[in-house]
Amino acid sequence: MAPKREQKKRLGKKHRSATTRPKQGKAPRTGAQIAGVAPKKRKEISAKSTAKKAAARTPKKSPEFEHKVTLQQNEEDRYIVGRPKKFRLGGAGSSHAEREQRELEKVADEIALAANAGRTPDRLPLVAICGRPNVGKSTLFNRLTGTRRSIVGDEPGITRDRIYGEVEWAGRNVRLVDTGGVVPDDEALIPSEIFRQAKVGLEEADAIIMVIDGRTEITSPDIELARLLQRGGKPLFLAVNKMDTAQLEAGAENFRTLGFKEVMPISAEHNSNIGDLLDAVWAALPPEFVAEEPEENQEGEDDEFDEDSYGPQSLPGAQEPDEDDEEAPRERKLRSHGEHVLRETKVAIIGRPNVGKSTLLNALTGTERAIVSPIAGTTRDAVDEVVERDGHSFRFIDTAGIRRKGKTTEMAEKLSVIMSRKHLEDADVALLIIDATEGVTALDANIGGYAHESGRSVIILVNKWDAVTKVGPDGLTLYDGKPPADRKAYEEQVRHALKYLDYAPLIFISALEELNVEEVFKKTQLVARERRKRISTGNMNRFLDSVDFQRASVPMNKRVKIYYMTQAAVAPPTFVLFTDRDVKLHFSYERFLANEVRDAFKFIGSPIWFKVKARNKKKKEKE
Ligand SMILES: Nc1nc2c(ncn2[C@@H]2O[C@H](COP(=O)(O)OP(=O)(O)OP(=O)(O)O)[C@@H](O)[C@H]2O)c(=O)[nH]1
Ligand SMILES: Nc1nc2c(ncn2[C@@H]2O[C@H](COP(=O)(O)OP(=O)(O)OP(=O)(O)O)[C@@H](O)[C@H]2O)c(=O)[nH]1
Repeated sequence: MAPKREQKKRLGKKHRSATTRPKQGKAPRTGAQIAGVAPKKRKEISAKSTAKKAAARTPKKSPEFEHKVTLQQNEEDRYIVGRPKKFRLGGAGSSHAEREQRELEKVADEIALAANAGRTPDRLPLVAICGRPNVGKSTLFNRLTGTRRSIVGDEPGITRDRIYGEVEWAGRNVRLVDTGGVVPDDEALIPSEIFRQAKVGLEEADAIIMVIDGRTEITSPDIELARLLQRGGKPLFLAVNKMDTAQLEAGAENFRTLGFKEVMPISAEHNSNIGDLLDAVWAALPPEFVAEEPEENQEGEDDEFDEDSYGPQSLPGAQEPDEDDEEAPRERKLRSHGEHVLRETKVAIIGRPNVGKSTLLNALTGTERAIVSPIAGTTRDAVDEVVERDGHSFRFIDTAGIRRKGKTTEMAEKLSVIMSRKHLEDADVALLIIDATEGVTALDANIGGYAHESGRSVIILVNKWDAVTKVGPDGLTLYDGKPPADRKAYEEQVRHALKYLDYAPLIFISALEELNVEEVFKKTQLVARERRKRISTGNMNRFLDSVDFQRASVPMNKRVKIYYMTQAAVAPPTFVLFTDRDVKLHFSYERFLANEVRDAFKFIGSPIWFKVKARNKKKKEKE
C-alpha cells in the first residue's frame, strides 16, 4: 500500500463536489443514530432508514423496466433488493434475437440472484469496474491502485482476465476488480464473453463503475451492458472517461440517456475527477461496511452504561481490534495490491484410518471441472492440492499426509489423530469422514471433538454409503443379506453420537463411486462463507430484544442479564456479551443463546463462540 499522502496526490482532487464529500474520520452512526428512542420506535426507525438507503441505491424507473423495492427477509440477513420486471430488448422476434434475449435474461437473473445472496461484510467492500473494451478500464484501475498490473494498450480486449487490487480513500480501503474485456466476435452484438466476465466480477461486487468512452458515440453494447447492470440492483456509477478537458466534460451529460443516476466525467489518464468518483462510490456502499468501522479515540471514553444507547459508538470496548480473528492476516495478504486472487478455502480431510480419506481426495481432485495444482503447504514437507472450480479455490491441506499410510493398526490410529489435529490448524473447513459400514466409533467422536473445539467449520461426510445401500439381486437386501440402511435413521444415530456437531451439515457420499461429491464442493463453499459472516451490532441488538430468555432452562442463579451483544470476530463468529456480572456463561445458557443466534442468522457449519464482559469491568480496572 502506498503511503497515504502519495496516494492522495496520485488520485488528485480536481472538481471536488461538496455533495459527495465524505465525512472524514467518523462513520455514520447507524446504531447510535437511533439512541435515546424507545425500543419499539427504534425498530421502526431502523427499518425505515435501511429501506430509504436501499431506495436511494436502486436505479430510477425507466420505460423499459421498473424496480420494486421490497424488504426481504433473507435466510442469512435482512436485505433490500430490487426486483426487476422482465423487459424485452428491441429487435426481438427473429430467432437469433430471441436467443440473445434469453441469454441476456438468464445472466441478468443470475446477477439479480447474486445481489440478493448472503453477504460477508467481514471483507472489504468490493467495487467492480466494467465496460466494453478499450474504454479505459485498466487505466482507471491503475490510477486507483497505483499499480501497473493491469495492462493498458490501444488494442481492444487487452485485459484478458479479472484483476484485483486495493485502494485507500478517505481513510478506508476498498477492493477493486477490473472485470476485463475481450475482443468481440461481432461488433453488432454484445460479446457474450463480456457478460461472462462481468457476471463473475459483479456477483461479488458491492458497487459497480461502468466505464464508457466519452469521445465516442453510445454503442449498442454500451446500452445493453447498462441495462444488464441496472437489473442487478447494486449501486451503479457511469464514469464517462477520456474527458480530458473542461470543455469535453460538459458532453458527459449526453450519456444520461443510458439511465444512470450517477454520471461522472473523468479522465483516468489525466487524473481528473477521480476523487469525486470515489467519494460517490464510497457514499453508496451498503451500510454494513460503514457500521462496522471502528470508532477512533474510543478507548477511555465514557464508560457509563446508557440503556438507550445502542450500537458500537456507545459501547466501550465493543469495537476492539479482532484479536481472535485468525483469518485476518491471511485475508489481508490476499488483498495486497493488484494481486490476482481467487477466494480460497482451506479444507482439511480428517478421520480415522480406512474411512476413505484418500479415495475422497482423489474424487474431489479428479472431477472434470477441477483444475488441480500441487502447492507447497505450510509445514516443511507438506504438499497442498489446490482445486479451482467456478471461480473459487479449494486448498486441500497436506495431501501427502492424507495419502500417507500408517504401519500397524494402533500406530495408524494414533497417527490419524495427530494428522487430523495438524490439518485442522491450517483449515477453514474440516471434512470429517465417517465410515458408513462401521458407524461412529469412539475414535471418530474423538476426532470430531477436536474439530469442534478448533473453531473450524465442519461438514460430516458419511462415506461408503454405496456399501450399505446397494441391494443385491433380490432387490431388497444387500449382497450379504442385511437390510439396506435407512437414511433418516442413520442420520439420527450419527447426530446422536456427535451431538456437539449439531451445526455441521451431513452428507451421505460414496467417494469410490463419486456419489454426491459435487455436493461436498457446494457445502464447503457455503460453510466457508457462513463462518465469515458478520452481523451488524444494530441487527444483533434487535435480535437480543426478540429473545425470550424465560425459555432457557437454566437455574435462576446461573442467569446473567445481557445488556447488549456485538460480533467481535469472524471465523468462527464470536460474540461479546455485555452482562451485569463477570461470570462464565453457564453451559446450557450458552447453548440456548447459540441456538437462538443460529435460528436468526444461521452460521451454517460453524461453531459460535461467546465471550462475556461485565459492563463495568473497565471502570473497576481503572480504580
Ligand atoms: N485521452 C485519454 N485516453 C485514455 C484515457 N484513459 C484511457 N485512455 C486510453 O484508452 C486506451 C485504452 O485504455 P485501457 O485502459 O487499456 O482500456 P480497457 O478498457 O482496459 O481495455 P480492454 O483491456 O480492452 O478491456 C489506451 O490507449 C489508453 O491510453 C483518458 O482518460 N484519456
Ligand atoms: N464401498 C466403498 N469403499 C470405499 C469408499 N471409499 C473408500 N473405500 C475403500 O475403503 C478403503 C480405504 O480407503 P482409503 O481412501 O485408503 O482410506 P483412508 O482414510 O485414506 O485410509 P488411511 O490412509 O489408512 O487413513 C479402500 O479399500 C477404498 O477402496 C466408498 O465410498 N465406498
